[in-house]
Amino acid sequence: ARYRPTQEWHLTDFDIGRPLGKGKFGRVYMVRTKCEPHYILAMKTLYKSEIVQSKVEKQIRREIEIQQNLRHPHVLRLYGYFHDEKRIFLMLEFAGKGELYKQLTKHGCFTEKRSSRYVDQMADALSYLHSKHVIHRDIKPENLLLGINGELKIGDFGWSVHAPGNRRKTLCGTLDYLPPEMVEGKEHSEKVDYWALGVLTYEFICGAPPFEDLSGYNATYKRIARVDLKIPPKVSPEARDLITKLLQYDPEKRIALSEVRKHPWIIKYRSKSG
Ligand SMILES: COc1ccc(C(=O)Nc2ccccc2)cc1NC(=O)CCSCc1cnc2[nH]ccc2c1
Repeated sequence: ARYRPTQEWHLTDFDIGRPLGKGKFGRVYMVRTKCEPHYILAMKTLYKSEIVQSKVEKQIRREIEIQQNLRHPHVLRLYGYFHDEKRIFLMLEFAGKGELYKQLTKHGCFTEKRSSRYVDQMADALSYLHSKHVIHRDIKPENLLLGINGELKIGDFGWSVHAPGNRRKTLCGTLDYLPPEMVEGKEHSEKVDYWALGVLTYEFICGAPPFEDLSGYNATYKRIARVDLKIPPKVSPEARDLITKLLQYDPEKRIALSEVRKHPWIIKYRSKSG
């Protein structure tokens, strides 16, 4: 049976805490329910005026529909939403250890053990999303959060679509994570997330994405289209093997997520507590 919120929420139900960040469409605050039990949430405020202007109201309705049915330990929850005359409020799970990219920036890069555990959790989350015919399409450190026990949570869904999609993604953001078939504007499938997982694995270990070319957009474009992959010697043979199997030009040749989770580099570091 569909989960039906037992009550309609309003802004007056919450104490507003510290700001958590500014998204493309609005602000996010840490909030707490006024009544017992005190739930801590992240409240994202979207301005209707901006949503209408950027013609994303259909997208956000579809997103909310999709996301209210998603439940997975490594996928940030959307508990519900409500609106007033000017704004839409998304009630999101609060990730206690914040944004993963801030940790990556602080440490420069992660150990192979930490990287391996994140990749395992990502593969688990992506398998779940794909089983619901959701392609994320925007896997990158900036969209990942960390729960209170350091567990990874895919945090943002600004661009997820129902498979198969080939709606042109406005290439406003970085190219670094896009696979050849997307930079070439071809039809793409959930295999785009396999490629992005390969880019993410490389970036966790090396501290920068594999096809980054600071001389600009076109240089990165060329390196992706040619799969111009140079893996530094510091990367272990097992990690190198997995990265190479994910960063395959032909989407059909990319290693399946179920195989990723059985790969020696993942098994080697899986926490004893399962
Ligand atoms: C399920 O998640 C989401 C679902 C939908 C949308 C969204 O905006 N959709 C959209 C908007 C407009 C047009 C079309 C679509 C965003 C998110 N998620 C986030 O925005 C993550 C960061 S906010 C949460 C959060 C939690 N925990 C933290 N801990 C520290 C910071 C922090 C920040």
